[in-house]
Amino acid sequence: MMHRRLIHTSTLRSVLKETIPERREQLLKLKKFHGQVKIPAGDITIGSVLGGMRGNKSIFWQSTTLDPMDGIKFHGMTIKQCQEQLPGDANDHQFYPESMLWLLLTGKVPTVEQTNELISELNGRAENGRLPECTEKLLDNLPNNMHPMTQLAIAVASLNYGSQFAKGYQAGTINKLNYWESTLEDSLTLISRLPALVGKIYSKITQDGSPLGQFNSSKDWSYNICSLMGMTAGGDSLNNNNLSPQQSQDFVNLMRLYTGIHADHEGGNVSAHTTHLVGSALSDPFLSYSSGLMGLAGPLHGLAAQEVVRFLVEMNGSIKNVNDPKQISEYLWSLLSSNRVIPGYGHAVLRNTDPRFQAMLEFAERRSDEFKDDANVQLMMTLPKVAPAVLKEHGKCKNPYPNVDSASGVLFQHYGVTQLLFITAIFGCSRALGPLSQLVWDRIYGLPIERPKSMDLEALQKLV
Ligand SMILES: CC(=O)SCCNC(=O)CCNC(=O)[C@H](O)C(C)(C)COP(=O)(O)OP(=O)(O)OC[C@H]1O[C@@H](n2cnc3c(N)ncnc32)[C@H](O)[C@@H]1OP(=O)(O)O
Ligand SMILES: O=C([O-])CC(=O)C(=O)O
Repeated sequence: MMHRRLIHTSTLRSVLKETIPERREQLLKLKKFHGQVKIPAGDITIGSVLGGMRGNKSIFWQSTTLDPMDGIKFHGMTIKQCQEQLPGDANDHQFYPESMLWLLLTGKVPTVEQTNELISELNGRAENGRLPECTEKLLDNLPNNMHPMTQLAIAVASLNYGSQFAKGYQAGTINKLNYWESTLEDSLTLISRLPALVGKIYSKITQDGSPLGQFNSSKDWSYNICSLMGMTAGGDSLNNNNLSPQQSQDFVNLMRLYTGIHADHEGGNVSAHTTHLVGSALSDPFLSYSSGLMGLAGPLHGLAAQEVVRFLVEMNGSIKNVNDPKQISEYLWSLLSSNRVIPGYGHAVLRNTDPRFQAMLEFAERRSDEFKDDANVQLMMTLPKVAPAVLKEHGKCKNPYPNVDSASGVLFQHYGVTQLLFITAIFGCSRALGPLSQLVWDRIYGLPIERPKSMDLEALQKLV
């Protein structure tokens, strides 16, 4: 296995190494010769300083860009193009998140062989789903009912005990030119351990910590997330929800879809920006991403995924007909008039329906028989026909359309993920792929510590 790992590592590295010199030179030239060039529409106003820096173009991020109307592009590729071109489960046109990781890291579409190599590389690092002893013990000692995101962030931070980057930095055996190599090592290790981490956390909240499934090193990352959550049919897990073989395959493909498309959303979102910011102090990838997870755990960001399910379940309990727009509209108005947000709607950048929501919706539409009797899924599908008009009339939010969190939770719940608080932990697996890829590039480029200037009220007052 060790021999195979070395070969796999060099393949990913050789592709990266081919790209690095040209990219480094491009960045250095920009910095040296064009550092004074102003960025159009990047003016900083009092409004933006007081308004969450909305619209300020001030973060360098390579792998994804977000267009307000068209949504996310991964190295220029739309979700549909990724579904067409990235290797994955051919039966369901569903790419593996490992192919997405390759794309994010290298900027290139991997071949099937390269994707399989990365799958093996991650499986080798996962050590059959065994966690380092200190992390295992730490998780055992946390209360089972502590929020899964808190447990995940703590566990990820604890993995820094084995950080190659931190060790190399302490020992003085690495330098600015090769920081990226141990950052890559740590990032791949972190990603490889996520199925075991979330499997363990899920077992704690559902079964007092007793294992729900086993790691299968011949399978992909998403499959292992599902089986370690006890949710595959076919021998690798307890399959406590009695999923049929077809449902099990669909659930694994839902996991691949979800973890593939939530991987990155350019640099300004809270989880990505936090990872990037903390990493800029040369904190290792475990500490950096642990901080990102803590940001993801906020209800205006990733935690909205859990809030949406709660909201749909509550709405279902108080309206009589999930297909009646009038009843839905009245319910939404009651929520808005008590000054609550409609979770899963609105966005800081998007001004249109989130194409990630669309992709999740299409997953459900392709399986209409499976979902036809699920009132929560039906409500999720009806809501986009009602909520935008209500939000427009309400007149506050800039984007009245559904975002990615609108659909995911109820689909997971349908297959038996009934522990709503856990849903954001699955988001936490996915989001590792983008910000950690960027962290590798941050080190390749030798980006400096982030340190913007702050202003107090008096200083702002003087400007007017
Ligand atoms: C993976 C993700 O992070 S996707 C986002 C997940 N979050 C959610 O779904 C939570 C619900 N949505 C929201 O709270 C917001 O739309 C956010 C946080 C996503 C974006 O926030 P902003 O960029 O500040 O939105 P925007 O500029 O449109 O806000 C203007 C006003 O509309 C309100 N608003 C925005 N979205 C909504 C909503 N879904 N329901 C009700 N009111 C809303 C804001 O609270 C704000 O009110 P205020 O002026 O009283 O403070
Ligand atoms: O882009 C944002 O601000 C929030 C979001 O949708 C994400 O991070 O996936």
